[in-house]
Amino acid sequence: MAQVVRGVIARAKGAPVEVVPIVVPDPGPGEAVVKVQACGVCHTDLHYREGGINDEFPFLLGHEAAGVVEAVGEGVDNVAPGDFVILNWRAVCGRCRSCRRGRPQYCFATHNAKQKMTLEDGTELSPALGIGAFAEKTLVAAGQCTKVDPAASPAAAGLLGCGVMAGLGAAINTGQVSRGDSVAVIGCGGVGNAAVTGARLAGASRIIAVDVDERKLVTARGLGATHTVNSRETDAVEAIRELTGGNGADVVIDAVGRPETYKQAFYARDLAGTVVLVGVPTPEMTLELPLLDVFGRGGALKSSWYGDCLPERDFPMLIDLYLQGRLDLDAFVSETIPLDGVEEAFARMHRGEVLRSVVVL
Ligand SMILES: NC(=O)c1ccc[n+]([C@@H]2O[C@H](COP(=O)([O-])OP(=O)(O)OC[C@H]3O[C@@H](n4cnc5c(N)ncnc54)[C@H](O)[C@@H]3O)[C@@H](O)[C@H]2O)c1
Ligand SMILES: [Zn+2]
Ligand SMILES: [Zn+2]
Repeated sequence: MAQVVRGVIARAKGAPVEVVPIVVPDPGPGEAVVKVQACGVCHTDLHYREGGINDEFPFLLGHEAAGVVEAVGEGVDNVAPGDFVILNWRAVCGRCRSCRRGRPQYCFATHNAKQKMTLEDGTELSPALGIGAFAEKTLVAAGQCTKVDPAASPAAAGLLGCGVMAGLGAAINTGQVSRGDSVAVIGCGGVGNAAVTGARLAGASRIIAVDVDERKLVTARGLGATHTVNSRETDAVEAIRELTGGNGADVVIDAVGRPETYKQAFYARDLAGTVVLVGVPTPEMTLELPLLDVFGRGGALKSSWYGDCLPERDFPMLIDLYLQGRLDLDAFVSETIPLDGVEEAFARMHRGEVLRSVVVL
């Protein structure tokens, strides 16, 4: 029987979010209903609310979540009711060219749940990344559920569902940071500070955190940054070059996603270094670079979707590190809030006061 629960929606582009009753159908074939326990507020939710990267409304927000599987549909064998799971962005096919190459973020046949959650009047909802987890329960494709150790706190585990995984993976998977590398991270919000953490886990010798907000730099130091640069006061490119013997960093991660920060990343890297773009630009942004400078620098220019993660490999491994005290996920939880606190959490994020506000149910 379909059930009615509370969920957080944006009715139209730019409208403040509202908590409303939503209808969650029983899981169909290949689907699961998950009782959400925690869901972090990511900057991408704000992009969605503002209609910056999507145009389907009403929009059910929230996509950085952990919870317990309540029910599964026909043919589901990867999870069962009672399992503690982290939700991931994509149920991938596992068979296409991208999947076979180990790049499921680019799967040609990803899918969300086929059925739709709705408002009580039957209006279909667009759930963020097919997740829509600012809700007491949500319907997802079973392939979006990855079982992890239930000893982890839901607020911490949920962070691996988006921002923290995106940042950790930008350093470890996409940037391939190696022992002894110098790494610079531009923009140290939830995602950037996770990249700082990833660089530390990978054994980087120098980790240079760059932000315009001193508070974020203090957090970065606590997470393993060896140097910090306030780019409101200091030229970031010069500072990074100076801190890397004049060469530039081996890996520079742009966790802001604006033309000016990307240019800083481009020029602050070693000639053979790697730039990783993980911040999400808006459609009107364009980039101008002298083509000769692109030619003259041999390294790689990469973008990182979801930290190039493989959920079944990375989520349980990172939860293990967390439970062993080697990965401080709790440091990213600035506050826990109720479902009706999302709009205020957006304002706090906008003012730079939090790394992550996490809705806990
Ligand atoms: N690629 C992915 O898979 C992925 C996943 C999640 C989020 N994101 C994106 O990552 C970006 C960061 O997300 P977040 O949740 O960490 O956001 P956030 O708002 O918490 O952090 C952004 C940080 O950038 C800093 N900043 C802003 N302008 C700057 C500048 N010019 N120079 C240096 N620092 C600057 C801010 O002070 C803040 O600390 C967003 O664009 C988000 O959409 C990408
Ligand atoms: Zn996100
Ligand atoms: Zn595929």
